[in-house]
Amino acid sequence: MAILEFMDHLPPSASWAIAALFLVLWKYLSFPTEIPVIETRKGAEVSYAKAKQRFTAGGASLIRFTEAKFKAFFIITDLGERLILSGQRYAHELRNETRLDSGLFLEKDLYTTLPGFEPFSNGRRHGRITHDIVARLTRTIPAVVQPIAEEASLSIREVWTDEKEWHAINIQPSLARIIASVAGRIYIGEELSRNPRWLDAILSYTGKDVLAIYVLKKWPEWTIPLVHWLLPSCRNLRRRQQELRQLLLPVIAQRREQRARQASNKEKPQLDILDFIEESAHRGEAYDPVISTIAFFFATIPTASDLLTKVIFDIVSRPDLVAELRQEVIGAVESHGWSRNTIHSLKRMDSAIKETQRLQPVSSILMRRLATETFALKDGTVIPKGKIVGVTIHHMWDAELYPEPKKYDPYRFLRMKENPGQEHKAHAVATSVEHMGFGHGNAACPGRFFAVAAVKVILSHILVRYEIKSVESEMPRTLSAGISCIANPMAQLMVRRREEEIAL
Ligand code: HEM
Repeated sequence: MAILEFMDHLPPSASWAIAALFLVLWKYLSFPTEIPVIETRKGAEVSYAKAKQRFTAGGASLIRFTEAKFKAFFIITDLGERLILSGQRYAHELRNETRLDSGLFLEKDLYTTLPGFEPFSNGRRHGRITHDIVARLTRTIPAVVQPIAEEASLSIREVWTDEKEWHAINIQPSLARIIASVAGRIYIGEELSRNPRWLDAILSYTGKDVLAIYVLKKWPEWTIPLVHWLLPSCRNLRRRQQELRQLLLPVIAQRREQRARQASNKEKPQLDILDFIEESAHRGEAYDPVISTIAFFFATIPTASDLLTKVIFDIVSRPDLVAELRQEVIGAVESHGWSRNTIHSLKRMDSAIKETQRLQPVSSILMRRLATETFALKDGTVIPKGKIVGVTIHHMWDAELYPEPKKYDPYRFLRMKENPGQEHKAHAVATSVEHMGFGHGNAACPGRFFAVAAVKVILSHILVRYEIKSVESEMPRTLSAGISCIANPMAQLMVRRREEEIAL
């Protein structure tokens, strides 16, 4: 206030000079000079509104182009400011950096402290608890392959039908529905996971309702604590969460009674996510079982349906590949039924999944974290406290790492498994600097083991039970927005039921 009064008494030219000095100082203080700042505003644009729109349309190429010049740079993306670091140079160094926090990144980026938005934290608001729970989920995989297969079989039949004539389906939403059922069976039990009201609500919440985040992004940060109460998309999100709460709470209450009974009868039931959340939380941290449960669906449905859609689009126009993958499934199921060994035996499929993820990861910036303190990297690059850091994945398309990098080569990773020293990196669930499809380091996706197992079982059913082909007037298979690249929910494929060689 005093400064403004003081400036009132200065001649206009002096006021302008002081204002300009403040601007320069602000820029200097908020971005350390070592790291270049890429200006995305054009001409006389004062705000970043138009620059953000341009970033949504062409941000991924801009980042790639800029990375060729600078290994670290600040840029305003459609989702806000980011400190972009070149993956090839920094991913290894940053992988276990404790001064970079993925939970705080989600809190800032996905508004996970606002009511309605909490589950977008991937469960990270409970810190390591999430990792403990997902680790327990991973340990149950051998026991749940059979239930995954049963649920996949049921839900695929429901969604893709037994129709023997060719018919068009919207592939991504149909797979999201199948994954919601499969994950639901394993996470919360079949009673609720087959309830159509639950399915509709969880698919909306993790699908179209999420767009509330992008609506909020258009508002200046300081207005968000108020506008989120008023915007229809945010109100809808809160309502949907309430609906999910009403459906989940009775199941949680029933579950508590059931487990108490089973404990007194010394029974050992197959535990699920509801049990794991309950047990982890009893170790001390305050928690909301509904938000934690929904968080697991949010982490699973959009991501796994996106990956599976991209895989199917990649294989559909290659009949030989489809036939080979189908044969692999038949051989594996004949030998092992539905078991952990079946999942391990699907080596060609494993390679094809990894190749799709190499070419079409969910985002071209991963390892997104918020710096909790200012610190310097080995080469002296200073990461300032409070900034959001993201690491590029463009080296996954680099000829030095992958010959003919743009080519979809489904058996690339199968061959890599034969190279001594490389085999551990070649599995779909492996993370490395060279393949960051599931992120890399201490905050890499802990759910990848379950996700890959579920994707393999669902794809196996699809291959053996259906023929698939492209539609005539094809839509773009993916949609790009800024740094994200997702399967187009409007894109279609033709499917028809075939006579399966083996009962699944
Ligand atoms: C195909 C399916 C999936 C894909 C493609 C995927 C992808 C990812 C990626 C790329 C990250 C790291 C983000 C970054 O580095 O910026 C991540 C983090 C995470 N994922 Fe997944 N995910 C999948 C399935 C799952 C499932 C099934 C679960 C849980 C059951 C899960 C739980 C998580 C959690 C909790 C994190 C945050 C880890 C942390 O911040 O410490 N994900 N996921």
